[in-house]
Amino acid sequence: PSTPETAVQLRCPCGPVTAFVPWDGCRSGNPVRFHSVPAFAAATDLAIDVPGHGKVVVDIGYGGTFYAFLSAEQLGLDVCSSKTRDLVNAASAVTEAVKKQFKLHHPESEDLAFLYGTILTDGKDAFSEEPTTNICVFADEQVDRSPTGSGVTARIALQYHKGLIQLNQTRTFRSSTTGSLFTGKAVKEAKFGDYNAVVVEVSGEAFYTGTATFTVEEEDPLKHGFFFK
Ligand SMILES: O=C(O)[C@H]1NCC[C@@H]1O
Repeated sequence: PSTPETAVQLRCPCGPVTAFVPWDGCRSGNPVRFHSVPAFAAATDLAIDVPGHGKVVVDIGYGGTFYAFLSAEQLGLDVCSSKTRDLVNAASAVTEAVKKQFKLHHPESEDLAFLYGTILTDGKDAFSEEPTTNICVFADEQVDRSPTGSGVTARIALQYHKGLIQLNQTRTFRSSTTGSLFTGKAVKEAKFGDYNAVVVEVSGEAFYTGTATFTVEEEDPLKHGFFFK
């Protein structure tokens, strides 16, 4: 490791992600930050018919994976005070509807061209020093405990695309589930396929929760891993 900060390269499903961890020679510190693959607005102001909820307007952003974004208010909910079950049900209905009504395209890999979830927001996309709150409902109705790294990345890309935030302007994002905070900022413009994209820096606190040791036994026939296609 190098001081005062060590770069850690992560191989993620979306591509390379670089995390930067403060390191004083003895201990790692906070905040940690990461740069993911270029993020972009895939669609804005898209009208979607959500069974049981009627017409809503969503944005679709990519921040290493695709999310639909809309204010919880459009679904008659409040991202801070509504029951989590209600937020999850409504977000999942949006995810299902968007999957049926909008075809996603990823510049490099059709395997990544799927909607991972829906992020309900407090609607506060215009720049402010105040945090904006969101809840991310992803995969099989899982709820993120954090403001969501890939979600904040995608949300900043959408805000940048809409002219609501400038390069290197920092916005704070709050998880409605735990209250935990991330900051995000677009640090540079980039191209991703045909998309005008941005590299986004997400920053937050990280803590060790465990260590793992991997062991390779000589007689293990799959010790080098395997590739299944
Ligand atoms: O923060 C993230 O990007 C991850 N957490 C939930 C959804 C993603 O997998």
